[in-house]
Amino acid sequence: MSETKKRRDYISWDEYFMGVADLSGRRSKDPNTQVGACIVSQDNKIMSMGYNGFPKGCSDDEFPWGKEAETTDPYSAKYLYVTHSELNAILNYRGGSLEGSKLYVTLFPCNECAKAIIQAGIQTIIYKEDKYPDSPSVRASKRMLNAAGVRYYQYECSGRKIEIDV
Ligand SMILES: Nc1ccn([C@H]2C[C@H](O)[C@@H](COP(=O)(O)O)O2)c(=O)n1
Ligand SMILES: [Zn+2]
Repeated sequence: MSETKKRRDYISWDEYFMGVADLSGRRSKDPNTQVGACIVSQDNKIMSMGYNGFPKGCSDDEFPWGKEAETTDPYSAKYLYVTHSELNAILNYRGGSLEGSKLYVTLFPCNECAKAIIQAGIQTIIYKEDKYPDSPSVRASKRMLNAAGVRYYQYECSGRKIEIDV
């Protein structure tokens, strides 16, 4: 006989959206840090996604993926060229306004992304990791987010392993 009750072990909204952000980050070619972002409407519809990478036309094979610390030449490190996952998610959105939306992101937003997040009207940030909390970039980001009234909190890892076959 077939089951008539709904299944109980379905994933939560937070697991779903952070899972999508995480999956998006797996498209990143950055050898050191892969970041994924997923923007969600107030009624839990996915509006946009992004990951860190070089802009269109800037080849992943020609532009550098190294860190500045490993070289003294800033032009041969990734930082001047890479677009962050949050900014890509904002720019990938083609539907109009992101006012009141939520951002799921696997790494705490930097100051540049915070500016874009605030100006886009994103209201809430749910982040997974805060890898560089003492960096000027993250400190400035928090200062701006606090001033602008953008709410942020850390994703509570459920510990559930979500496997997908592709
Ligand atoms: N919120 C953030 C912070 C950083 N990124 C990107 C920028 C780089 O590709 C990478 C960080 O590299 P690392 O210094 O850890 O080697 O992550 C981002 O997309 N969003
Ligand atoms: Zn950023």
